[in-house]
Amino acid sequence: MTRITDVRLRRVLDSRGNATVEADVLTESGGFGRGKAPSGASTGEYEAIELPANEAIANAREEALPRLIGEVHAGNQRDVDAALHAADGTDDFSGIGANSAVAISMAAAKAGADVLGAPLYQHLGGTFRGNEYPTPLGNIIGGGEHAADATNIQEFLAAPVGAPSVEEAVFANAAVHQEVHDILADRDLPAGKGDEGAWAPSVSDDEAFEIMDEAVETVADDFGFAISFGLDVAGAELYDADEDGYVYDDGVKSTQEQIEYIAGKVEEYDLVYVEDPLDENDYEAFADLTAQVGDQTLVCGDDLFVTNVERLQAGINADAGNSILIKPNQIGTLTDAVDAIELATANGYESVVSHRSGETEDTTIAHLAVATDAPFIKTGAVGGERTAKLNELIRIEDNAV
Ligand SMILES: O=C(O)[C@@H](CO)OP(=O)(O)O
Ligand SMILES: [Mg+2]
Repeated sequence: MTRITDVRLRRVLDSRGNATVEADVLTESGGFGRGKAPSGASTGEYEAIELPANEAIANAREEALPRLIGEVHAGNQRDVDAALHAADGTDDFSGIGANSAVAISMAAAKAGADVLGAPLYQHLGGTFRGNEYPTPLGNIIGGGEHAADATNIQEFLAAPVGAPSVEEAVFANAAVHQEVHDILADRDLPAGKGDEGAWAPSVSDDEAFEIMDEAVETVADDFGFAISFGLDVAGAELYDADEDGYVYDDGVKSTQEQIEYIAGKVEEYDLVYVEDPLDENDYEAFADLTAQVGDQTLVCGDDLFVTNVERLQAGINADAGNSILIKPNQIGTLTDAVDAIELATANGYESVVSHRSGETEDTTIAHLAVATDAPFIKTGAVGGERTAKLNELIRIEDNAV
């Protein structure tokens, strides 16, 4: 029933206005699924390779389609993704492009769910999964590679940890976003938005910490539940090997100083989440910081692990971090992403399913987070391509998908 009968690929726009890959998968019994690849700006050195959309489409048409059409069942995700790997023939998807691979992988999953008549999260997670909902981490203030002339730290993320439902959590994050707008206006600080819809004011990181702290407290009082916050430092973007340190507007921090700086902020602001606090090659520094603050906060590897089981295993062996960011396009297929989540879970690491800074209206990651019982999802706070996922989570919780 789910045998693939056609795969159609096209170029569509992403949220930055760049071309990305959209895939349609059709099956024998009329099943249909559509997936779109997101795209990163602060990409990790070890990520799977995204090709220019045209090239990725041409290569996938030539290499992948003959291995999929008539050959593989969309309902069997591992077969679909194995065919994509075989068609690619490299270990980083530089053959057909991780953008073609992930779009097809997600489209096939949706086609499989369509034939079954089941919601995608249930198809991916099985009938016994999907009763836990992730807490959304909402990007409120940001800079780094996502906005010019703003904070050095890439993302200040609201974390409504006390919310009684996904719906309340999503609205709380939007309220924090609005509250920060009001605080900025009171301080006469004009601010545009960065790539993910976070405010990108020209303030120091210290001022951003203060503003976040004030905003989450105000909204927590209004909503009546706890709201904390966290960071994506995107440490690899700050680290400069020539300087042998982390380059901030106000000076360079050595690795040891960076560890102390982040540990200090975890204490001062009770941060519940710190992503990529250190460089993507420095397992040892991750391990040092995790030993210091790992019992009070999630120390999450994004560019460090790149959703890759080998890099995660190296982290587990070194006690580096206690959490992994999961981005399907970083590794190329849903199978690889789920393998990373399962390895993480088996070793006591928490999974945080994530969007990219360049996004589309695709909602697969909302389903993946619910399917795998991920405790957190990072998918912005406002903006159409972000609310696509947040609203889908509300629908999943409401049994309306
Ligand atoms: O660093 C990150 O975690 C992501 C998403 O927020 O950014 P990008 O997609 O640019 O890598
Ligand atoms: Mg990151």
